[in-house]
Amino acid sequence: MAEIHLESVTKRFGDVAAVQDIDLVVQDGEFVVLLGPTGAGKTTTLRLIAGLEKPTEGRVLIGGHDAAPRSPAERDVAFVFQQYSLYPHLSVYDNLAFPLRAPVRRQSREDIHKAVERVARMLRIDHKLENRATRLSGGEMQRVAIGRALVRQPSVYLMDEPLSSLDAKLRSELRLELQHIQRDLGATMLYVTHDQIEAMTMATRIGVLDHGRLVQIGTPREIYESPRNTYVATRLGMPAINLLPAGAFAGAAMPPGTTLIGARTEHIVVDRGQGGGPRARVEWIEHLGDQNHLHLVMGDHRLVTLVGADTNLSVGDELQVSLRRPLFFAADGERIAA
Ligand SMILES: Nc1ncnc2c1ncn2[C@@H]1O[C@H](COP(=O)(O)OP(=O)(O)OP(=O)(O)O)[C@@H](O)[C@H]1O
Repeated sequence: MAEIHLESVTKRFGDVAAVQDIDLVVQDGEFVVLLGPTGAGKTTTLRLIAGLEKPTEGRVLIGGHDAAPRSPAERDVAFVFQQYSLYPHLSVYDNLAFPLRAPVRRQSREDIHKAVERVARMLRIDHKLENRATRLSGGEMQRVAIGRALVRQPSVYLMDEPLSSLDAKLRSELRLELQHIQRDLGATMLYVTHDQIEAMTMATRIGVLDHGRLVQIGTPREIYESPRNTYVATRLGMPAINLLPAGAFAGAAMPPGTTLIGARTEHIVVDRGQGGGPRARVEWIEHLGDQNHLHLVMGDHRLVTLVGADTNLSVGDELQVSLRRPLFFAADGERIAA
């Protein structure tokens, strides 16, 4: 496996800067997830590494070597796309074996067989090896597409929302499997998603993209607990972080320059007390099974927090709201350390 290094990389399409001055190192064996909304530049970043696009400025290095002179095939990367791209006329076995049969690889039939069986077992498609690729469910096809990347041992794996076309149950199963596989193989993985659960659960580090810029990179915990600005803060957390004007908590201690308070569930304490804090009314309780989303109206503001499934609160109840170590942001959206 190899390290990926983006050195001041910019990619422009006409007037659009899809990627802007990105510096990023994905270390050997690391699982980095790029998180960002549609149009943030995630796919373009992967395509630049794969050699499917050329940087307008900057350099891509793979394994310490400038990748520019190398064609996509020579870069030795495995790319899994959002939509499975299988050979429909081939069996699952042949689809999986395909990347190993390139003449340059000179692999024996026996080695190919072993590798295909191993990956098929890993992805639990070993009972479908003789099926035509078209005779599979969407989830099985995507497993084959992932298997085709895993069957060989490239320098790096690039995955572009590989689970987004799957249903929730399969997505959570494959999320776990991909994590185990990545660890077992010691693979260098750059994985793109806009799904915060995938990012939180799988990443060694998360890179947050906004309009082509890498706004922050850090462990899931760093990104969640110490977001650099409100944009990063709103990427992670369910329910989403509440951003309230500082005035809503007049009298509470906050650092100078605070304009917005960021309150996640764990920062919010609600009770039926009659203390001096701001009061809120329960507007709506959203039942999610094991817990409830509590929607509150506090003066002109709304906030959402979590309460247990066994809550005895009802719509219309009046509560006192207080904060416990929330996040603070300045007028430009940057976080201010408490
Ligand atoms: N070949 C292209 N020609 C022109 N503009 C492009 C091209 N490829 C991407 N873009 C633009 O670059 C920006 C980033 O696109 P990119 O596909 O990298 O975003 P993304 O974060 O992967 O989005 P999504 O989550 O929707 O896949 C967008 O504004 C997009 O329209």
